[in-house]
Amino acid sequence: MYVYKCISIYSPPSPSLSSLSDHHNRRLPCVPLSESNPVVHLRQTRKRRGSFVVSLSATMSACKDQDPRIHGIKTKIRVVPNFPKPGIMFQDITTLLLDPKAFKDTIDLFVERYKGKNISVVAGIEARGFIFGPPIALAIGAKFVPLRKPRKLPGEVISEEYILEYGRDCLEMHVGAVEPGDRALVVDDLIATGGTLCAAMNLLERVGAEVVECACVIELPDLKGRDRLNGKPLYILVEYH
Ligand SMILES: O=P(O)(O)OC[C@H]1O[C@H](OP(=O)(O)OP(=O)(O)O)[C@H](O)[C@@H]1O
Ligand SMILES: Nc1ncnc2[nH]cnc12
Repeated sequence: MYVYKCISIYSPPSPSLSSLSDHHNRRLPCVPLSESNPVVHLRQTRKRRGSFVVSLSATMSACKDQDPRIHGIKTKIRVVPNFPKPGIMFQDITTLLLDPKAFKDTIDLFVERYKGKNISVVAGIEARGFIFGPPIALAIGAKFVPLRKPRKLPGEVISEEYILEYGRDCLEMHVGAVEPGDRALVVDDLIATGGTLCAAMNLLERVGAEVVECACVIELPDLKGRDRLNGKPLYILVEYH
């Protein structure tokens, strides 16, 4: 498994302390920006809603056998502080999509892992799982099934609620799209607390599919989302601490 380690730091106006939160406003550990942490280089690129968009170029503590494509992927993911709410460090994959090589490398890495594994369905989670899931499904010869937010699918659905830090959300899947015995891969852009992937796996297992693995481009390991996957394997390309 290729795991890419990186330290992501947002330096607020005071450069002495750095703060990091996830999308749902959960605070991640602070990392001091100092001489003793020389691997992090911050570059202020432009102002946005009273905060700074910071281009993060962190030296990677990469595994020796890491695939060289991972580095290119990592550098194309933009981190946007304070989006969509103050304190959130948003991992923006739209900048990865602007680079055809990095986008293709991302898809290729997943395809190389799942080709020949007899996966019959790729389940993509709204919204960003719809970007990565379909090309993987086409390349490995599997059907693609969208798992959508409530009231978006026109046919009969089954639903699975899940808990976010502030409130609840829900995923739905068309009845009949996945059948007993299907071997499923769940695809999303990012795992934070793991609630979304957990709900997706529940939907698939309720209709008798076997979830083979979950695959995400990015993991926020400090939020321990893996612990909510009931031991199901998770494959990721890039970690943000
Ligand atoms: O591991 P979790 O804590 O459940 O969070 C991960 C989810 O959060 C993001 O989606 P979001 O909820 O922002 O929905 P969106 O893609 O429709 O904007 C992301 O794309 C994952 O689906
Ligand atoms: N920090 C983050 N960036 C993008 N999507 C997210 N989903 C949950 N946390 C997120």
